[in-house]
Amino acid sequence: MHSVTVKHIEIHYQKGLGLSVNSSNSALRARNLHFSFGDAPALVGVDLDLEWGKVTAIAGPNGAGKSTLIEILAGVRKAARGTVDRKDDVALVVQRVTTPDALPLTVQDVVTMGTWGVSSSRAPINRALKMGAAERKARVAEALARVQLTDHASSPFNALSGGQRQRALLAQGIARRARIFLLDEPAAGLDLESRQRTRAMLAAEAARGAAVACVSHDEESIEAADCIVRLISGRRVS
Ligand SMILES: Nc1ncnc2c1ncn2[C@@H]1O[C@H](COP(=O)(O)OP(=O)(O)OP(=O)(O)O)[C@@H](O)[C@H]1O
Repeated sequence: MHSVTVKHIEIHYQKGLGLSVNSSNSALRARNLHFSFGDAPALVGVDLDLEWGKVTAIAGPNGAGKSTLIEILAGVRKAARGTVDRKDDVALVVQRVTTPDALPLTVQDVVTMGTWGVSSSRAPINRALKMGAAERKARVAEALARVQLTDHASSPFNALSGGQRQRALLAQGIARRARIFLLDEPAAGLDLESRQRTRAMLAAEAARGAAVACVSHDEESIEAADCIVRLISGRRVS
């Protein structure tokens, strides 16, 4: 079978079956991604689709290119070659975030930033978020509740544990109504309970229809995902 992609419509030519037209279900579609740090290749020809309503685990040994891939999918790093087609706003949850001591932000402040709108010229969809104070407050309260941080709303962001910070950033995306969540989970520093909580929350966002990709290091999280992307030395092996 040959397939030709025209924007988001895939036209499949099947022997004996004539022509069938399917609209693509991918929330994000990456093709032939290449990236190098100097002469050292970090990604080599990676293809990947993230589906609405599914959690995709991105797995592989240290240095396999997982973080680099997540950054390129989110648009904060540009691939040397290849394309990324995103159908909605992306919420990126990076490893180990802190806020400057000179700018003490509460958890609520960090989540509220999600309602400020997307102004980056690199953002795929520049969706201005115009809303009144009441809606802003309601969205932040709802997002905090969904990640079980309501009781920490007034705490300094930097006083949270690593897992709680991840969840606060997740809440920032929820407040923004992002529908694609990309999470780069650190290899070390998160306890099992924290990982399980975050995993349950990502699964809940997928159940609401979001597309989720998560760098995962433990086999339990990897096996629990709907789809698995495995990288070795920058190449996708499964
Ligand atoms: N800023 C950088 N400068 C030079 N090389 C880098 C840089 N960041 C990553 N690399 C290299 O690129 C490759 C891919 O790194 P990346 O962080 O994407 O891997 P990873 O799979 O996320 O690893 P880990 O599981 O250890 O977080 C590795 O060989 C790494 O050493």
